[in-house]
Amino acid sequence: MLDGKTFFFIGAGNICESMIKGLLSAGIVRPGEVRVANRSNQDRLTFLRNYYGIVPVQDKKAVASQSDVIIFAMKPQDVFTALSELTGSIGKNQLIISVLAGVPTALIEEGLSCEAAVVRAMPNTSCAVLESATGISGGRYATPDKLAMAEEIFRLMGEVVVLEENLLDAVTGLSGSGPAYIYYLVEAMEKAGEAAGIPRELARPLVLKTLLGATKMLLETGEQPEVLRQQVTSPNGTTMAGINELNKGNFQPVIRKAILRATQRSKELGKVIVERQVVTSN
Ligand SMILES: NC(=O)C1=CN([C@@H]2O[C@H](COP(=O)(O)OP(=O)(O)OC[C@H]3O[C@@H](n4cnc5c(N)ncnc54)[C@H](O)[C@@H]3O)[C@@H](O)[C@H]2O)C=CC1
Ligand SMILES: O=C(O)[C@@H]1CCC=N1
Repeated sequence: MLDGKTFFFIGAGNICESMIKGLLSAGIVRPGEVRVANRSNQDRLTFLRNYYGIVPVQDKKAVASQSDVIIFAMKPQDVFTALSELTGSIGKNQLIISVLAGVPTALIEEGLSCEAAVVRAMPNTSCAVLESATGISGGRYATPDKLAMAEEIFRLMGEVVVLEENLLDAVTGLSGSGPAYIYYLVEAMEKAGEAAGIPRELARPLVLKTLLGATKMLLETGEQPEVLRQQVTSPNGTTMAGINELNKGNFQPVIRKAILRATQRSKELGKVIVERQVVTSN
């Protein structure tokens, strides 16, 4: 389905690079089949060309009209400029993937005004190591084959779930932003290890292996996290003492608040963008 397909990234930032790494390491595309445009930072394009062999793009319209998969990877607030730059250059036979937080497919469909097959996706930067958690949802004109193509692209870069678009803000808050929560936890555990006397260079492998081991236990045993947690928690032992401190700090309510707030932020981003579209179209 993807053999020989050409990819055009509009936006050359963090998620773009993560996806380029993933696409290339999964063998989905060859470097010469990956085109990338940026707003103005040409040094960034030069770096991506020199490091990955991708093709930097200046003429977005021309390249968009010739690309099979066009990936919107700019910030949500920059979507209007990108849409205006592409007017008239995209047709129904192309797949448009938008990874923009909060931005509804309907807005992109209206901006392209060609019944474009738009799939909204929320991956994360773990695309780079083919371990992304991605949610996707097809827009009004996304035919089953186009949705299947988007699903295959993200399945080759990790786990993908197809769901209703109204859940993508929650996916953004949960797994789109999710890696950052984990990195934040690792930072805290390493610092705590240091406070307990473990040098940082030794704390790092201990923390990462603990994380990886717990993930593999969840994946390979199929047990509920509560069950696995109880297996670690000896009565009146060290783990219970630690969990009690986490409970004093409202650990689970705070995690819930963080994910629901990030979800709300995604909704806010989308609302602002849609309101701008209404204003500019009147
Ligand atoms: N960073 C992440 O982990 C994830 C980000 N996203 C979404 O991806 C989008 C980009 O996020 P990041 O990569 O983190 O941002 P970033 O700021 O690193 O990259 C955005 C890039 O888009 C470029 N750009 C802006 N307007 C443009 C235009 N009209 N034409 C071409 N390029 C243009 C900017 O110059 C910049 O290089 C956002 O909408 C974000 O919500 C989605 C999933 C994960
Ligand atoms: O922080 C953000 O807005 C983007 C969307 C999901 C991850 N990063």
